[in-house]
Amino acid sequence: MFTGIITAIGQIQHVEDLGSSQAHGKRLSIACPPGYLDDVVLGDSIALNGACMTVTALALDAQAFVVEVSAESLRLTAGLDQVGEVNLEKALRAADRLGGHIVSGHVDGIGTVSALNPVGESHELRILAPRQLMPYLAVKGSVTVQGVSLTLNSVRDLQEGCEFSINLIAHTMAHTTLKHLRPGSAVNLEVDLIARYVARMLQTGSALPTGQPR
Ligand SMILES: Cc1cc2nc3c(=O)[nH]c(=O)nc-3n(C[C@H](O)[C@H](O)[C@H](O)CO)c2cc1C
Ligand SMILES: Nc1c(NC[C@H](O)[C@H](O)[C@H](O)CO)[nH]c(=O)[nH]c1=O
Repeated sequence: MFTGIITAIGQIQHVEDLGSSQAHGKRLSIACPPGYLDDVVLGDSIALNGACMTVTALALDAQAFVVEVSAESLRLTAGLDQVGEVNLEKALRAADRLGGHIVSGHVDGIGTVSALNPVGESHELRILAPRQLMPYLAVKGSVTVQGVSLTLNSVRDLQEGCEFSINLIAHTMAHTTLKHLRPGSAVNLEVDLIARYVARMLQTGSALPTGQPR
């Protein structure tokens, strides 16, 4: 589990095919700031732009780690097949502060940036999400964009999807890769876990566990 508070920016330095066909995934090597990997061991979970990955190797100088991204994960995510900066978050410890919201590290869909404009000392980020995520996006609810926990300020249901806006403060711009977004950029989205369960209960018409008297 994660919380969507990005603690470092890494750099995907090498992308290597795991096999010769599209059915195979990729091996990525990610360079990290000094000290970031000091408490990381093989098998740990680290989210890359919101997608949870398993550490399969650590560099001898403890400045880089390796993950293997399956073809399925590549199909369901954006940007994990190319070199460049990535938002990093290590999995939560039980005693950690839950500064953002509860995040699983499973990317639910890929959105497209429609605008990123300065507004006062902040920026307004607008994203078009796929239609299937519409029920889970609500004003003042939570969403992760590239692994960053954010609050929705507006939501518009459109024919082509669900467009939502976010107010990005200067701190978030400075400490995440969101500053690199442009209209047309593809972004990993994870919807709120609570919204997912509420939608499921409404869909099945049941809010009570099986066997409980109504
Ligand atoms: C704890 C955990 C570890 C994961 N490790 C990997 C991994 O090493 N490689 C991978 O391709 N997908 C992995 N996934 C799945 C990946 O995050 C998922 O396919 C994308 O987020 C798309 O939903 C993992 C997911 C979780 C929850
Ligand atoms: N909820 C919003 C945040 N939250 C803080 C970021 O998640 C955090 O700054 C980032 O993960 C780096 O550690 N930031 C915003 O700009 N807008 C929000 O609505």
